[in-house]
Amino acid sequence: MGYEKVRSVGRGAFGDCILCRGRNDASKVIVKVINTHGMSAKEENYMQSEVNLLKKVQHPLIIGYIDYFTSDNQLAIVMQYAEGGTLEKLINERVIKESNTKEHFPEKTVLEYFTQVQYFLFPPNHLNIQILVALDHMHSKHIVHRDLKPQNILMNRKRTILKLSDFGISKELGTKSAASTVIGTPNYLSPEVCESRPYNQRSDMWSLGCVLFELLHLERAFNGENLPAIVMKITQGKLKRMGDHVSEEVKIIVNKLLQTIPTNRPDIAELLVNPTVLPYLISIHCDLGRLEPPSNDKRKPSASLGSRLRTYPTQSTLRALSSSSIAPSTQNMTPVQSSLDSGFFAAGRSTGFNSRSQSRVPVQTKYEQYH
Ligand SMILES: Nc1ncnc2c1ncn2[C@@H]1O[C@H](COP(=O)(O)OP(=O)(O)OP(=O)(O)O)[C@@H](O)[C@H]1O
Repeated sequence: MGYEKVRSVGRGAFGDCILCRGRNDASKVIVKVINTHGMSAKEENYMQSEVNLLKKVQHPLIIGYIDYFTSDNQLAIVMQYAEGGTLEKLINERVIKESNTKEHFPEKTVLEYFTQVQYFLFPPNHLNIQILVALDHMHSKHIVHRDLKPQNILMNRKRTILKLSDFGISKELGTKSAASTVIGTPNYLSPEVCESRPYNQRSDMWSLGCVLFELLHLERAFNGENLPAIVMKITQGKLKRMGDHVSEEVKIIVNKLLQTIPTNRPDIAELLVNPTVLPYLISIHCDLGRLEPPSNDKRKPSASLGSRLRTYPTQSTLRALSSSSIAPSTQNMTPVQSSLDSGFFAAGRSTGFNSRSQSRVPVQTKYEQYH
């Protein structure tokens, strides 16, 4: 393998994440080493074909897969390095432990992050044909992320851009690998997933609500001493009281996302045209076109991606979105001045594992068949 180990940056349910440097060009990448012991040859091949597919997904808001290698009972996936660490670490840093005080993010920053999370979970179909093909393929195989949590949301060095990791493989790992008996964080699971009921995109909306709550309050929406206590709170929808620093509009969004009955939650189309959220979405459309490709991306940059994004008319986006019956008038809306910028993954350091208590639950309960 053309990489040498720099240091370990974290450990997940499926294996270790190691920061490596290219032997020839010193570019930094993350190598995620997954134990495939217990997988059949067919399952291993399937995993590899999924990684091959994910290599083709190029999106400024999704951690790109670069390559993979196999050796005895191990699959090593090489992916882009997110130098800013995880969103979880960023949240933890705002909690001043000594004085037990919290330095809340400005609501504008929260909404910027939140809109990025929505955007990469449900990218508008017209954005990039290459992604469209890959995502369509993934969705047709019923592979969606479904493990949204601050640990899976990584950041660039300047911590202005969020990137979703673990897209696609988590479901396969969750059901197929020997690691499926290993554990994951239950706090972001929807009531239906906790109760092993059918799972759909509205369950991702729940997790999105948990992330939004946590960004606003710097604490988890549903927490408890142990697993049963957490699950009880989730299934009963016992949400903590929201702080006075949160605006009424944003409180309404959080409450809608965290409805225990899935059909009572907004779907993504509804959320994206919410008058509080829409201006941030417009900014993302404008800003993504200005992003540079990651410097450590070994793949050939898609020549057309940048130009397509740059020239994409925001008005068509608005037209597409406003076809929804609840679309608000966009005439008086201006894009929010955004802090998105380039400087992707250029230097800096990554994080280790999070400092807060990790309540863990068997992974297979997290991954239900997508309906
Ligand atoms: N691309 C990356 N760039 C920088 N750090 C990363 C990257 N991928 C993972 N890490 C670090 O490694 C840690 C472990 O990541 P991993 O994806 O294996 O597990 P997880 O998402 O934290 O948990 P789980 O396995 O339960 O989903 C992360 O919390 C993060 O700190």
